[in-house]
Amino acid sequence: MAEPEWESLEQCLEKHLPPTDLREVSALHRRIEAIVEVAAMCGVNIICFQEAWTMPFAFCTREKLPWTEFAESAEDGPTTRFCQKLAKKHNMVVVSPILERDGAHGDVLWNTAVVISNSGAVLGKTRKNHIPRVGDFNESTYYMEGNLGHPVFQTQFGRIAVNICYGRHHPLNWFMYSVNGADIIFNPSATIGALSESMWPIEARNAAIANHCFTCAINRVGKEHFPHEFTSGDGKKAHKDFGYFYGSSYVAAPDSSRTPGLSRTRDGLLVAELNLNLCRQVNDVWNFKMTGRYDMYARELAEAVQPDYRPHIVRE
Ligand SMILES: NC(=O)NCCC(=O)O
Repeated sequence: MAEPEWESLEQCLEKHLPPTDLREVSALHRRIEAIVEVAAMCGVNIICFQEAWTMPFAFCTREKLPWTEFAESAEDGPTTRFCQKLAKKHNMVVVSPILERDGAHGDVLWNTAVVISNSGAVLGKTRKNHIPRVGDFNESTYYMEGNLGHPVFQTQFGRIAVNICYGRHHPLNWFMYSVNGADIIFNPSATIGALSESMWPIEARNAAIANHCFTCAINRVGKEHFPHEFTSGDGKKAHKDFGYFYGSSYVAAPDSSRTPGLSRTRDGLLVAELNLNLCRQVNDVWNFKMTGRYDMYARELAEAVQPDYRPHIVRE
């Protein structure tokens, strides 16, 4: 892919973003720059940020403006250019989940993760496959289910994939990345305590076990307040915030071990050393891919999704 023109970040942001968003995005870029600096000191090879990391998780509001103004081109938006610089400077693969505006295809918005090689080139992008319709997560007001399938990116440091947030509740989503050869599946998320905290420690960990791969569950922290009230459609009082994003990011391994979680309340950088040989070693012991009977499920599922399918229930 072509080398980006290295204009300054400020120039680039000014050209692409309205003034209010510019301040916010610019501050987040600076914060991430400092965190990536520390990651580089720790020898990190691949880094992944939280879901929609350049913006408030404003999809609960169902208001289009100003939030849609945070959307950027995955290929050459200011955030991608910023991450390209980081990747090249630190020889680090960067996974950057953003709100994407696809200018080449009707200006449509997507929830996207851009994967940038340690060379600084944009390796590609992947989109959130499952869009929540639960509680305040009204994301289908903004974008629809991803249309790029389950790409796996071959990097110098291993084959990686990105299962964005709500996709972690869907075992087949993890599975397809694994079928395509992922050693590490990142799960950049934005989720809140009341809704999912009890599920959080289980889902990515179980996916690592079931798919003989590493998984990295990444959540945001803190509370975000919005100017206008919104309701959750549950008869309860209108409110101006989502509730607590509980952090607790962790990495899980195919042998069922996991790291401790990051803080529930503070920003953090979790550095983990992954021995990718473990994927094949565990695979050779447990053989889930060999014993999976995928042809049988493929046949049965192909039938089950037909509108005239009659569930196989045996009655007296
Ligand atoms: N960001 C997102 O998809 N959140 C949905 C809630 C959840 O999956 O816990």
